[in-house]
Amino acid sequence: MENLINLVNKLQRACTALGDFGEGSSLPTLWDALPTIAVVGGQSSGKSSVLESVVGKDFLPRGSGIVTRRPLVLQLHRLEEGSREYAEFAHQPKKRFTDFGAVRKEISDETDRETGRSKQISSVPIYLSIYSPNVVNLTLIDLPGLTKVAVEGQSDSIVQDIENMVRSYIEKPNCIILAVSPANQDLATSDAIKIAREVDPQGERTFGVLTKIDLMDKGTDAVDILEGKAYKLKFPWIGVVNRSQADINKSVDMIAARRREREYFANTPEYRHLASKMGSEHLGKVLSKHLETVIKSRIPGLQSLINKTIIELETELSRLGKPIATDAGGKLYMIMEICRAFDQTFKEHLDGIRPGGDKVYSIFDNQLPAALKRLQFDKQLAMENVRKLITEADGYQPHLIAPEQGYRRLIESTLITIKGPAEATVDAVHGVLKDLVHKSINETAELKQYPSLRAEVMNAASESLDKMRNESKRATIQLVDMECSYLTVDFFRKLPQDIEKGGNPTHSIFDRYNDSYLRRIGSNVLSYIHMVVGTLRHSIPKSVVYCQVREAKRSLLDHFFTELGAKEGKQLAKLLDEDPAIMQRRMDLAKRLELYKAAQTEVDAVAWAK
Ligand SMILES: Nc1nc2c(ncn2[C@@H]2O[C@H](COP(=O)(O)OP(=O)(O)OP(=O)(O)O)[C@@H](O)[C@H]2O)c(=O)[nH]1
Repeated sequence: MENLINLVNKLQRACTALGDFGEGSSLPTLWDALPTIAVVGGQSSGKSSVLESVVGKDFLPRGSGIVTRRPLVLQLHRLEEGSREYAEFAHQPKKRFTDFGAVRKEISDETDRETGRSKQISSVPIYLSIYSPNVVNLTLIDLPGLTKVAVEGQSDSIVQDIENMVRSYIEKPNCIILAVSPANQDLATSDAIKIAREVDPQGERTFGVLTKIDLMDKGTDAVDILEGKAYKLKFPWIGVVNRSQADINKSVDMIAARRREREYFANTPEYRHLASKMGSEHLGKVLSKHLETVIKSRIPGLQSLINKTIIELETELSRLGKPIATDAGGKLYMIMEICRAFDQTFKEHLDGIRPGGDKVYSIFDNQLPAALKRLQFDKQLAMENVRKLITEADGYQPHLIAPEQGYRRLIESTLITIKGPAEATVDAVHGVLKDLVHKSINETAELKQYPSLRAEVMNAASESLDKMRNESKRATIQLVDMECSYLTVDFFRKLPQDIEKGGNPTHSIFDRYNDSYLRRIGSNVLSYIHMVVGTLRHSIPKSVVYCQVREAKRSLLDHFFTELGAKEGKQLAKLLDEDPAIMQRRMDLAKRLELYKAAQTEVDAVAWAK
């Protein structure tokens, strides 16, 4: 059974060490899922005294007015008989306190560090662990006392602030409420009972503790309450007699105080029959037992909460990506990895694993042929144009046999118009590649993390694509120029000659410009052009793929990588300038994940042992 409270103690310690204080943050909290016991009551009702009695040690700051000004999370760890007792604060993890007077001073100093020396309060808890053979395993939270009026030096809101702080602790369903009320005041006015009823109307998690029984007016007693006849709660009330202020001043030690308390209940006739169920030692045992029962019932829920949260944390962490390496080599490697991931995505688009690459083929299959068709060569080779170019080419000396020069000019001037569709094809493919770069950048999750790297990769890829476009234009235009610069001799040799067709070779010079002659020249040129266009329709896509698509797949970021190699650590760090909020979030998540994983191991071990 002890295991169970030990487990919760361990988990709470891990929570404290890893920054899970259960406060409202965007991270999941394990702390809130763990059962705790909070001590509430009016100011000077005896809360700290009850705590000290349960611990059996004198270690809490004392005085009149508001003393407890920050929540004190007190973990009690039982040691073997004969072990030396000591205390440790979470804010001074390496320091062991064996002098409990020094513990008291540190609580007081640590309170002041947070609130200043004013009488203000703070909701930031102080975490204290006490290891002793004289304690039971328990975690208790001492809270500032509820009050009705602000004293000098306090803001008017303090009354409400304290109430809100107390409520924030005790409203959690896992909180067991130790409601401390002084017996020398009317219970009907007890702040502790009032606020406990508010958050736990059925009294399922409220333990009533009656202090200052020894200070009740003569002739009055608390028997009705302690016997459960008045102010009945689900669990029986427990009466305690703590040290009076005079005892404290005289430094009456706790062992003596406990003995006196035992004697008080055993020897006071009204309470003698209740003696075995009264006193701080009994209170400690009851709480410990109750806590065990609660923890036992919560273990299955705790396990599923832990498992679920681990999945959630891991999912978010993987969404945020890996943390940035600290050294230059690690950074360079990381950038290269990210770039490679982008490059891979880009290739997948072109290779059909992802969509978009088919648009390139559509340009070759639809756009280019349509553009070539639109050139309307027959209009360019209309008779008038043929006549104009032939006569211009002949100059002062009309051609004798065949209009060689005229043919050349006609062919050249027609072929030159193919440059337009050729260039448009290059530009259209460039547009598709640019789109795919954009898409791939958006689809590379790692690039989302680093806006500067994303911009640089985008620029580098765009620059490369621009260069490839220029090279592709040069090569494609060259294809057209090549067609212009050398005509296929065979084609013309195979053309039927006038004479073979029964024409009259003795035409006069002027007959050589007649309509049917020119029309034939036009039609010869047109069929030659068609033959060339047929070739270019295939060679332009080949050139474009060679210069742009294939090159983009091979070396889109080559230049960027070369530049990257020359960069220093600082420049690389600039590229990985992740949003600081994300860095922080990743660190927080990792810490919380560590906590939950440790908790999983601990809880599973106890669950198996049960
Ligand atoms: N005689 C007697 N005095 C008690 C008893 N319980 C507490 N006192 C005295 O009441 C005063 C207040 O007790 P604390 O334990 O400091 O009360 P508290 O509720 O912790 O006070 P704050 O933290 O300031 O709200 C101290 O002087 C105690 O000695 C008791 O059972 N009998």
